[in-house]
Amino acid sequence: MRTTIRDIQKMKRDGVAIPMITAYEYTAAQLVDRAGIPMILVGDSMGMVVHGHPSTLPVTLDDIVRHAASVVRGSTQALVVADLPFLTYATPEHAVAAAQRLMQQAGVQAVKLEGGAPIVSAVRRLTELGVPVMGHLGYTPQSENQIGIRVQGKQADEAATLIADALALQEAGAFAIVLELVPAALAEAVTQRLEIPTIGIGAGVHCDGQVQVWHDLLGLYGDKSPRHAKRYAEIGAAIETALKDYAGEVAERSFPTAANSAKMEPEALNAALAALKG
Ligand SMILES: Nc1nc(=O)c2c([nH]1)NC[C@@H]1CN(c3ccc(C(=O)N[C@@H](CCC(=O)O)C(=O)O)cc3)CN21
Ligand SMILES: CC(C)C(=O)C(=O)O
Ligand SMILES: [Mg+2]
Repeated sequence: MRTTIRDIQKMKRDGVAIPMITAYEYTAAQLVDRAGIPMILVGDSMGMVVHGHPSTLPVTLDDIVRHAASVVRGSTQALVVADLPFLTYATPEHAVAAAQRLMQQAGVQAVKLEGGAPIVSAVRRLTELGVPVMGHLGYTPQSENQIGIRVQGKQADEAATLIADALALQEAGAFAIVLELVPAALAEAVTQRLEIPTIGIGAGVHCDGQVQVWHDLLGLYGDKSPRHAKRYAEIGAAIETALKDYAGEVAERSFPTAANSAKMEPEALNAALAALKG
């Protein structure tokens, strides 16, 4: 059975921290399940870490649907949440149309939308129609052309707006909220005031859960990973070593060996060659 939004909310009530990780394809999703991580985000960060764009803005609904379908095929345990891409939820009707594709064509269990007051009506409509919604406040990368890349909520007025937005999203039906690049003390205050879980990224240890980007956590994004990320492995370096070993063995003709090759009876080959000569 897959994790449900009720399971995730129970983790907050029970004081059990909630780990979440992005994944963008089938084999990655299989590994997330095997690690027992209960929630996957098919993030629009794919635009940057998978497709090489400088931001999340070029990511399309087609991109997310295709990758999310792959993730759903690879997992049987995790709750799969997909980002709604930039400008696909300008009205509640647009949000419903985008969520319909993600739920029916990709099979995700929930969607995530960035922002506060301006998207509350979309969150309410989706929730009314049976679509679980995750909010996303603080640094919202789809707005980077307005807000830049910086910690959000350091000033009293910004902090007050963030708290009000979090309460409004909860009231509109959001089942959880990502807090990105928010001072730890503010994230803690929001977490205490909400019944629904907060999932932090660059928001301190007192959120109910944490989310990280696959490539950052595994050392696959080089020195481009943000400061809030921690590398738990150097998979990029391990891949580079393996690729160099492979290329070296091809160069010196030590790969493939007989064990990697198919055999045939010499008589059969001789007969074929003799037949060619006529
Ligand atoms: N690889 C990757 N990791 C992420 O966490 C991530 C993405 N991509 N793409 C989508 C958003 C964008 N995010 C980002 C992107 C850049 C910074 C960044 O440049 N941070 C600064 C510190 C900013 C500050 O503290 O004010 C840094 O120096 O790392 C942070 C979050 C988080 N998300
Ligand atoms: C950084 C997380 C929260 C995200 O939205 C993404 O990966 O797109
Ligand atoms: Mg995102």
